[in-house]
Amino acid sequence: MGVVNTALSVMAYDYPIEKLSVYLSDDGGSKLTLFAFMEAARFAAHWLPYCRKNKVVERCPKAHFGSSNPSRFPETDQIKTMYESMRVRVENVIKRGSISHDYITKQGESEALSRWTDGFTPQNHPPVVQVLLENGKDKDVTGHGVPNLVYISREKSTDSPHHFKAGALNVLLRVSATMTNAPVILTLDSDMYSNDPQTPLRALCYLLDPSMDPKLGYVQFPQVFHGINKNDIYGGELRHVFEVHLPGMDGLAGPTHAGSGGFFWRRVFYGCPSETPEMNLDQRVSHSIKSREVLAMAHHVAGCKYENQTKWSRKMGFRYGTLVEDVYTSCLLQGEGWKSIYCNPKRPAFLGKSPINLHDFLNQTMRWSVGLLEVAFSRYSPITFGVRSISLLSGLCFAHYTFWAIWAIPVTIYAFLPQLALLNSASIFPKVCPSMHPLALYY
Ligand SMILES: O=c1ccn([C@@H]2O[C@H](COP(=O)(O)OP(=O)(O)O[C@H]3O[C@H](CO)[C@@H](O)[C@H](O)[C@H]3O)[C@@H](O)[C@H]2O)c(=O)[nH]1
Ligand SMILES: [Mn+2]
Repeated sequence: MGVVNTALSVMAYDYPIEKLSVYLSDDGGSKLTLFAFMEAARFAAHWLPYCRKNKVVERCPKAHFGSSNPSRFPETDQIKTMYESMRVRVENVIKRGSISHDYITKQGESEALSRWTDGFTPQNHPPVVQVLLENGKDKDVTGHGVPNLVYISREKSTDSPHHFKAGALNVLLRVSATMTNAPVILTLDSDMYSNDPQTPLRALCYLLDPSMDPKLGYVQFPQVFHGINKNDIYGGELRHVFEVHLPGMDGLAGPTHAGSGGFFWRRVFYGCPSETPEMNLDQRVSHSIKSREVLAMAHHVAGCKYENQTKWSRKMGFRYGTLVEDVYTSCLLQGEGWKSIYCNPKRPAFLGKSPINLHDFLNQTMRWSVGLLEVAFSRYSPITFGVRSISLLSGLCFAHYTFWAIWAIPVTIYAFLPQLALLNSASIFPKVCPSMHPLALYY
């Protein structure tokens, strides 16, 4: 249900509905996720007008109904009942692992779910692109339009590398280009949701400001986490990153992308600022996104062999070769001349989850450490390539991240050595004599 809430929170943005499209990438390739999104599409027809009419601030249904100080409007109980029955249906299906026939109400739905044949596994399956809501055709319960909602499960094959999240993001970039090709893209993780319906307008204030540097490529919002342990013993809030490092980088060429909460000009993924023409803001794809040719093209670009012998990942899209595609890609984008801006409004734009138990924390730390070291020792290491292509200071900022894992060595020594020295009555620091005052101050 988490990702359903993520999608609903951004579908309900205060933004012209005909310009808004939500693309969901399901790397697990599960028909249960598609089913959850069929339910979400039905619920959106009630949820979007409810939010619009009542100017709801919390547009993530779970946060809205679960708030300790919930706002109440005449329809609140009715919408809450609908949300709860959707939740129960989705959770029942997940518990059972199969979708009972009573839950399928539309003809197209069983057809879409029939794509999960016997040989369909998360590691080996054809691409699935399913349009769940189409702007201009589907309407909410008040007759008002709805944003496009598209489910994508890219093709997977055991003999083609999938490149983790970067691979998924590149498929999203291409499928959205064939269907709607909007000039601005927001990346959002499935464990985050929008906490402020005005966020796109905030980002556009920067992206469309004519006084801004034309090389401005993206606006990054911080990740703010909710539901963290009271004392945050694992440091999951990452305050040093979002309150110190990123504002600091903002004074240079701009912050790194944080994987989620970044509004990008689509053109940054097609080359350096001088190579890519300004986006035509009125650019629209004229065909229906459900038309046979558009769907055929969307399936084609979601194929796992599509990128072979193309510039994808080398010159285009998110870059492969590391588990931390966000730091790597943004370092290379800045190397191409793109700039970024940090936007940290008082009301967090996005709220997300961070590990709250040792197992998840170690898992994430391991993944980040390996990913960052992959960048640190790559051909495009910020310490060699970054300092030359961006600037000395920006390169060092990226290097600070990429060598992050190595900090574990001095920190561990510092955690144990003084105590061991005390227990053994050994002295580890030199005795201070008057001539060593500056050194003593340093210690
Ligand atoms: O093979 C993969 C792996 C992950 N994801 C998605 O990537 C997102 C982030 O994954 P998560 O498990 O939440 O990882 P975190 O460690 O919490 O992610 C942080 O670190 C990642 C690597 O730097 C960034 O991409 C994320 O945005 C950032 O929140 C989720 O939406 C996943 O669905 C994929 O689509 N395919
Ligand atoms: Mn996460």
